[in-house]
Amino acid sequence: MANDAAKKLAGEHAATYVEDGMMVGLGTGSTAFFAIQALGERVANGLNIQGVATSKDTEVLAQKLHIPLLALEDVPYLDMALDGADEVDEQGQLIKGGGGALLREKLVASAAKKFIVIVDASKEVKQLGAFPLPVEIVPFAWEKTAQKIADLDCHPVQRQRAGKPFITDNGNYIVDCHCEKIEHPAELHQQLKLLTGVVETGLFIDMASVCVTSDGQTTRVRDFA
Ligand SMILES: O=C(CO)[C@H](O)[C@H](O)COP(=O)(O)O
Repeated sequence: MANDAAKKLAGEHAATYVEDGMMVGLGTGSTAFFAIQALGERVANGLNIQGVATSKDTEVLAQKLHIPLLALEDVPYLDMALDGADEVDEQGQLIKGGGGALLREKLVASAAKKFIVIVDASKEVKQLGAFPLPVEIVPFAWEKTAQKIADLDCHPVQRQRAGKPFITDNGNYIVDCHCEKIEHPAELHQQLKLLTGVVETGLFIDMASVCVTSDGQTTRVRDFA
């Protein structure tokens, strides 16, 4: 993959923020993968951390790397969470959920004192919305919920995998909303959240503390806290 070098560099840089004794949220996706792998190497060399996984896939990866895992409900807070994103704008607002893990990712990031976002340079945008916004909805009467989302001019398309509805780790569906341009991300998030049937949106508003971006050669750190 063309962006793998950038994802690796950003992921490895993000992993250096983690200190001994921390409880760390472990993100989902191909960029978070590199951060988790770097953490696994540090754990093998004696780093003492405990992780909270944001998806079943990440749980399997962390177990393979011998990173001790906790359940989110068993910790009062997390020191830090590391995760990728699908888009990051200039204010640090995010679209997430391309991998379908947005609900757990948001729960984990909300519990963290510091949320480190890790992206390759292609994810930096002036305005959110070119990437279809994932919205997690309950399967019951999902078409009704999708219609209400469509009424907000959000153009939802049910996510499919192998010709069947994609099912999240929480047993829900995802609709990907082809907004093209999201002028007011916070307002859109609120409007969507008010719809019965919507579980969570992939808009992560005012959550990122730091964004680590790489183009494969260099790394840029932006502070949003
Ligand atoms: O939100 C996510 C998963 O739900 C991912 O963080 C996001 O889709 C970015 O993934 P990748 O690093 O593979 O491009």
